[in-house]
Amino acid sequence: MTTALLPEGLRDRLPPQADAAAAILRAALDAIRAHGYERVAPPLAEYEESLVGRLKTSAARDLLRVADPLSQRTLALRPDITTQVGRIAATRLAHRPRPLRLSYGGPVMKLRASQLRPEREMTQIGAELVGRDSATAAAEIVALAVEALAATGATGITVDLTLPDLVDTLAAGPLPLRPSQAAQVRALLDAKDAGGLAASGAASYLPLIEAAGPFADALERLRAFDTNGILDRRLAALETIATRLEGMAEVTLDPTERHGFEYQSWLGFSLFADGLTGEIGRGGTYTILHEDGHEEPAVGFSIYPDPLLDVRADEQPSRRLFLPLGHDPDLAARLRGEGWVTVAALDERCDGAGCTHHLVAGEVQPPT
Ligand SMILES: N[C@@H](Cc1c[nH]c[nH+]1)C(=O)O
Repeated sequence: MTTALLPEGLRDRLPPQADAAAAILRAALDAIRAHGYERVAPPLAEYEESLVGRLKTSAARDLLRVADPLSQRTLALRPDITTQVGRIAATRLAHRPRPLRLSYGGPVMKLRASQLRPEREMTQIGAELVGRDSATAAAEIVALAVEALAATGATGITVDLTLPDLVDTLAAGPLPLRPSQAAQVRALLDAKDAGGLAASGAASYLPLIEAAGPFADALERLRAFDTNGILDRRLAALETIATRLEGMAEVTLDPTERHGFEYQSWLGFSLFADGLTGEIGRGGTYTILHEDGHEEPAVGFSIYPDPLLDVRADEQPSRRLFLPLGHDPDLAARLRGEGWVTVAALDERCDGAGCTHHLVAGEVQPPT
């Protein structure tokens, strides 16, 4: 065992990726802040029980735990900042008027890596709009997610909309299912397994598999399926969102996609961008549980920008100006103010520091 080894799924970020990570975080948070979202910064670890159960229908999760000798209790490293924002909104900021707009950005830790994402530590950046989950609120959040993602340098953004509680809604209404059957139907729809659906006596759900794809067509098919209008309000809300995104992003609809949606209620969405495998962000509506038992609607998004790091790092042209021994510090400060990165001489030459320009007799000179 060498001391240079890091545990599986954990890694150092080196130059230039670490700088690109900071630039991405700043760009996304600035975009979010400009829309009135105030930053919160919850801690990296909390008591295990306060990380789970704050959001309605959130599943018990596998958490990375640590025994805290001080409190003699188990702490867990946060896998998702949204649950912490829910806690803050329901406790310390419970007195603040609604809607409450909050943002966050920082590292999160997963117990296990997934095949698509071998990292266990990743950066999560997001915004939560607490106190509303209307179509207008959802449209604000989805559009903000696209804007924040674009600010990080992502291009060719696609938003895939989904209805996470669709099967529950239909099963409680026009297409009844036994409770044991509902879970199976959800899984079969998730896998787009038409044969399995028919075999399990849920053929009435088959048209949902077809109602996926580019937004306008998929919505039409979903409308045709919804003969008794039980989905009316949701479909109208989806339309509001899609209209808001015109000219900003491609919109697709996959009403039965549930993967990665754990506590989201009527709306979920995934974000994709050109040149990146898998989703780069996700969001939706959900319900915050307050101490006194009352429930509060909310909507938000999270982006996980790490896959963009390499793309961004390659793009950053670094202009580095070598300042010789005895240079004028005021002039150097002024040049930094103009955007130069300066490297002050420790020796006669800029060996190894990658200088692209030199300051000679008070003048910036191109490389010789
Ligand atoms: N935090 C969620 C996305 C989300 C934010 N707000 C609502 N949903 C996730 O990472 O999957």
